Amino acid sequence: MSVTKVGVIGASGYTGLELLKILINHPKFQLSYVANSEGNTTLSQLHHSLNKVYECDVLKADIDECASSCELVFLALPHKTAMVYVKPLISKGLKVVDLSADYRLPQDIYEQFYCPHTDTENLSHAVYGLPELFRDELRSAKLVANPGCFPTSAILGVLPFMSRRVKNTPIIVDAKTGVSGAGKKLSDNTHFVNVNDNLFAYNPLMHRHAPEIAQKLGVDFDEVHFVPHLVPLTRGMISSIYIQVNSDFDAYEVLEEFYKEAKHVRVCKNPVDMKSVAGTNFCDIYVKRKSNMLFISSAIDNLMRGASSAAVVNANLMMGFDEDLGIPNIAYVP
Ligand SMILES: NC(=O)C1=CN([C@@H]2O[C@H](COP(=O)(O)OP(=O)(O)OC[C@H]3O[C@@H](n4cnc5c(N)ncnc54)[C@H](OP(=O)(O)O)[C@@H]3O)[C@@H](O)[C@H]2O)C=CC1
Ligand SMILES: CC(=O)N[C@@H](CCC(=O)OP(=O)(O)O)C(=O)O
Repeated sequence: MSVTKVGVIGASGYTGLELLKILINHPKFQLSYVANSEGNTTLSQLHHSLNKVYECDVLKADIDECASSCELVFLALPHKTAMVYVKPLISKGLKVVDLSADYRLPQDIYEQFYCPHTDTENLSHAVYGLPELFRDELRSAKLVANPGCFPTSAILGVLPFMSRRVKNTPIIVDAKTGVSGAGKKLSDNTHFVNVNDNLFAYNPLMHRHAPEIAQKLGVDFDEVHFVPHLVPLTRGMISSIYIQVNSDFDAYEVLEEFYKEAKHVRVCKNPVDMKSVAGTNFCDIYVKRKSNMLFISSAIDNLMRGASSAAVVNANLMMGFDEDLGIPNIAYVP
């Protein structure tokens, strides 16, 4: 059986580790290049959890070595760093799935919320990696901009109801995330003592994921009111979404009809929870209507559907494989 050689740059990070775990077991992707910023180590030294599971060298990231070792590469790198790698990798003919925010937004919006963009050429053809919106485009993409975790949970929740929403009314997204969403670097907010037994909002209404949600839903930034909260959990994310709708309809039926073919969205009859999606690519969605107010609850694993398993689904589509191939679907329950 022919295999596709793939690489992971950013293998020492949280999403990098999740990518490795999926790729080690993937039937058609062969892990052929594994790198971080310093290299000079092995996988088992880097991630003790992979000891006696899979071993390989971890190299200092290098464009030429990466290009000669694989056909497709996953970049699990910080914003701004990712585009420094994308530019030469694409010019050497590699396919790239970028987990950062560098290719998710038009240049003007990106520069308003992040930093100056240094690779506008590739920005123009990058495809936003949400199959529920762009499945056909993803099949022929050379560069995929993997969505942010909060936008994934919010967009999948709201999308089925966009045609029934009262125009120009607020889309309120009240979201909770586990701490792994912040990556492995230390910060005051993610310090154990600040997170443990605690709960707080951060960047209310001005978080960089608000424009991503607005742009992909095709609404104005001012219509999206997004407030993320940090909760004392390692992984998981729930978005509680409130929108006003105008016509009389059965919200559950709308959701079921919209996602009847979706492999990685589950429509739920009871309010969703984080644990039931932990370690999987599922997005679980619940909806409840009271008069013209709709409450939508959408749960994902931030490291999986919000990052790494979504990235492998996108790579499957780019390579013409079944999008479900090698994707974990049994949650870490209990
Ligand atoms: N965590 C999450 O839930 C989600 C994260 N993302 C995005 O995915 C990307 C990765 O996130 P995450 O895994 O959490 O981040 P981490 O901070 O956990 O890991 C970052 C990785 O990038 C590597 N790295 C940093 N700079 C360089 C460089 N110049 N050259 C090579 N490697 C470098 C680090 O290597 P080293 O160890 O050597 O420093 C490390 O492996 C980010 O853009 C993030 O925003 C997207 C959705 C969800
Ligand atoms: C807890 C926490 O800090 N979460 C991150 C979001 C997760 C993420 O990394 O998303 P991007 O891919 O867009 O960077 C944040 O709020 O910025």
